[in-house]
Amino acid sequence: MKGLEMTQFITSLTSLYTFSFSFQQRHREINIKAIKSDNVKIFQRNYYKKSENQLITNLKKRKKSKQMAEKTKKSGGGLAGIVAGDSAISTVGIGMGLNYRGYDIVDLAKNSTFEDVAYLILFGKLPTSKQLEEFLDQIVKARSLPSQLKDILERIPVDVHPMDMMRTVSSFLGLIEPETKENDQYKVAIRLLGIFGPAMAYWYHFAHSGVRITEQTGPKDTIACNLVKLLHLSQTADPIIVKAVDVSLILYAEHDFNASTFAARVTVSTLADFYSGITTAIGTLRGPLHGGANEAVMQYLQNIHSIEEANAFLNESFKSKKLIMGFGHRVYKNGDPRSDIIKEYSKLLSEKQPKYGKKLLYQVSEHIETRVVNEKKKFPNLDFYSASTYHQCGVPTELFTPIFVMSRITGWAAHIFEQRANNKLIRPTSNYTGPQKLSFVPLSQRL
Ligand SMILES: CC(=O)SCCNC(=O)CCNC(=O)[C@H](O)C(C)(C)COP(=O)(O)OP(=O)(O)OC[C@H]1O[C@@H](n2cnc3c(N)ncnc32)[C@H](O)[C@@H]1OP(=O)(O)O
Ligand SMILES: O=C([O-])CC(=O)C(=O)O
Repeated sequence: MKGLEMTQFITSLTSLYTFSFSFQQRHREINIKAIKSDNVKIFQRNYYKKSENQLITNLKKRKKSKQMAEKTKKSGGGLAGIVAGDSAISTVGIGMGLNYRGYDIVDLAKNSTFEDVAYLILFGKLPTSKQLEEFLDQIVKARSLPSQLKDILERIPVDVHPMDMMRTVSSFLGLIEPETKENDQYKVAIRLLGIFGPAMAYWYHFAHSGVRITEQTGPKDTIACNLVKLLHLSQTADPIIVKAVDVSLILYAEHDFNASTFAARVTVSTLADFYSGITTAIGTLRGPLHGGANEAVMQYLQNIHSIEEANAFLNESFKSKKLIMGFGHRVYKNGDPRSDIIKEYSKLLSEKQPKYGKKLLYQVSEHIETRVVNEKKKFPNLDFYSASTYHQCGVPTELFTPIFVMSRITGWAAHIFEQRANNKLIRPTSNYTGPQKLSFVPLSQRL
């Protein structure tokens, strides 16, 4: 190639390269733009999709709460049938029966003790024998009544309802032994588990006869045994009575989102302290539609002295559509699985307990059960046969519901732990049914 041709060749090569470079550059820019605009599109698409999803979710939520409001309305209110949250503590499950942490209540009542079950409910698994022994030691220590609490108990009059005294015990202990980092929720739970029985017995005996009891009985006495000895002011306790009380404590220990437990969860969901949760729960348990029913059952049973009187009571109740305490249940519409278990003990005591056993009381109870089931299709709940069981254990009627507290402290505590472990403020919404758009009336113009 000649010099000129060479120069032309290099020039055209250069321009080709420049063209190709600028083409590639341009192409890259176009690509970047395309990618950018694609991203924008993707972003926009995702954004709209997200807001669309959000909208759908919100609409679904709104539809669900509307359905729930309608369901609540249809079911007659009271949040009947409404699932209010998750819990791994017990099932009052339709079709699954009642179980605590996966163990059937029938097996627990047959093979366990209340301390065993309390440990299971509080800590999620059955204890080893060493753990159970240590747990009982802690409970025995927790029985000791501080002098300030004794002072308070001595000032509570004899004619108050013992549930108000129990509520005060929880509240007052919260003053003198508050929940702190050191005195944590587990320690407080065990303290209350240990102290409720002795505090109740201390108040009861002092208020009725001025006797100051010693809260400790034996160093290995279970809660049931300690309670029976304290109530009867005796060094010994009938094993049948102790067993009946022990089984009743197992049956009363836990029952998912019942009113008192739910109340405790609501209270601690505001980050309130443990004692506030328990004090709330005791107040909620007190009413006769819930825990107070065991006492209410005994109040009518004690006025019935024959099958004829039982019939007269039932005829009158059916006629006037009166609630028959100890029957019906929010969840169990075909029978409470705990009722058959406690009924066995009521029967056993009526046959075998020489001092407190009453054959007629059991017969009358069974007669009432048969008629209410056959004629009203309402089944006995745990409170119905607990009444005749406690009565035949020599427990004063007004202490029936406080004994429920001694047991349910385990369920309440476990629910407080569970609520706190994954807390969210419990605050539902109401369906507003009041007046709207009223014009304000100044005070001077109001009629
Ligand atoms: C450990 C515990 O807390 S267990 C419960 C202890 N409570 C009692 O024993 C109190 C007596 N029982 C009752 O009041 C109720 O059965 C409750 C509160 C336990 C459950 O209430 P709900 O679920 O609202 O009852 P449910 O919807 O099944 O009632 C349907 C109907 O049966 C009636 N009914 C329910 N229980 C009874 C009863 N024990 N005696 C007479 N009628 C009853 C209701 O009044 C209602 O009648 P209505 O339709 O004419 O208004
Ligand atoms: O679950 C309920 O509503 C009441 C009850 O039986 C319990 O608390 O033991």
